[in-house]
Amino acid sequence: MAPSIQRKISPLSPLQQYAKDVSAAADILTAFCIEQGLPQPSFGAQAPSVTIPYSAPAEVQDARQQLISSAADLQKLATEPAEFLQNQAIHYQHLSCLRWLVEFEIFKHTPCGESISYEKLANNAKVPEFQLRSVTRMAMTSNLLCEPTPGHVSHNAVSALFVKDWKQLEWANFMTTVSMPAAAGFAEATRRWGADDEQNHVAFCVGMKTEKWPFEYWAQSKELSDRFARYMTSVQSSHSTSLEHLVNGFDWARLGAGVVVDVGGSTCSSTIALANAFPELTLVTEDLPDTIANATKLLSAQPQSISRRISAQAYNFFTPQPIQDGDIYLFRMIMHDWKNAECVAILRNQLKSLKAKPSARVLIMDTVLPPPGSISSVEEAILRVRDLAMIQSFNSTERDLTEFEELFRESKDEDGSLVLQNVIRPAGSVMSVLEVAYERFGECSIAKEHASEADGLYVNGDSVVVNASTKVV
Ligand SMILES: C[S@@+](CC[C@H](N)C(=O)[O-])C[C@H]1O[C@@H](n2cnc3c(N)ncnc32)[C@H](O)[C@@H]1O
Repeated sequence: MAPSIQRKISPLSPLQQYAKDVSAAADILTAFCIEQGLPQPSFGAQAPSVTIPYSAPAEVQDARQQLISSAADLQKLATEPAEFLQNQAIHYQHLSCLRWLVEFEIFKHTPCGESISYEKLANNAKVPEFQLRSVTRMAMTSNLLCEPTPGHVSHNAVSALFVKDWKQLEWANFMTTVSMPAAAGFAEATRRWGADDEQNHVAFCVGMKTEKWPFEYWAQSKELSDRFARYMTSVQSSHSTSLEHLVNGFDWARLGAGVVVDVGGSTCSSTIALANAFPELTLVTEDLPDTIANATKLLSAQPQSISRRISAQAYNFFTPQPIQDGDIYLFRMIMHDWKNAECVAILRNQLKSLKAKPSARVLIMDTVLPPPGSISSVEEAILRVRDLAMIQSFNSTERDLTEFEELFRESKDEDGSLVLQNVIRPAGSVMSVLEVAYERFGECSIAKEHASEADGLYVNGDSVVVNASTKVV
């Protein structure tokens, strides 16, 4: 066979296929930006913090995800196995540079809209100039800060965010002073304690050099509990954990003038977001007393139209739920903090309320881990970061759907148990919303009725919806 014909019928090489996918996705994004009059994505200092809006049509969002994932795979494929470790060194140095830049407030000392010499910046920040130069130039290779003229530093779009948005800086600070040391202490924690049940036998304690387990650690003083609350607020500023996914991830309108109880709701961010979106709802935030004291203060700063519909009350979820007329008992980012036995105890404490009002539901919003390799490696890695963070802080893990269902089956009493009815992962969210009902033994499962209507995975708008008989998210 002539080589030219052979080439025509040969499948593309993996390198070519990934490159083709990248190119096709880049075409879609470029055309979208032209059509909408948006700037093209660029490394320019004036680039917006979000170029392709999260509200863009699903095919545009998909193209962006496809581009990120194919470009990452392409890079991995082109990198030789022998170069693997060399690249790992880049990762830890990028993070240590971020730590250094935050520690010495380099972002704040760098003026916005103009450049500054290394000498002046070093003087202002009171750091050795040669260290500043090395750290900054390394950070620039991760797209943080830039050097528009030799010897002068300036903000780029990424570093400018750390000045414009306190939440980004707070998150960077927490990541590099708490999450990073905890991750670094993981091997030592496993060597010392294995899967020991003690709450303070976790990597967090090794990394933070403390004998107090995380919640005890953050509750030690007002300063620390404020810091943790600020961190939670910062994390929620990321689109992937945005409260917008809570608002869009469930049919709240069907509750009408219903009552939503946000259990472990911290300082009312979720109830405030829901109160804004659904003016008929009445909401209660429950949490431990110190957090509720903070929540009450923050609530009083809300407009009356919101604050009058939200109450904050102290409740320990290891005791029976005191509210009996709730329509929804929401647990957002709670279950992943706890091992199965504790989750079962928390859920059992809600059963009396669910039995008192059979239409009431438990709503769990947490990461649902995908089967390995079933989604792009970049998306999967983002979910697995959350899984590891849970092990390192609480010796708990994120769960896959089978593990959640196991939890619900175990959360039973003498009359019935919890049954998963629906799972929705709103587009762009790292968490799914699981709707769970109490079902008396022998009763026909509503979940099974749903299963016959839509057998398996289907798409609801931009979100992946899975009925209870399906194991894919
Ligand atoms: C990871 S935060 C999640 C906060 C909130 N649900 C959200 O989505 O941002 C966990 C929350 O659980 C609360 N918590 C921990 N132990 C608790 C307990 N025994 N009873 C009630 N709340 C508790 C913490 O104070 C904290 O606000």
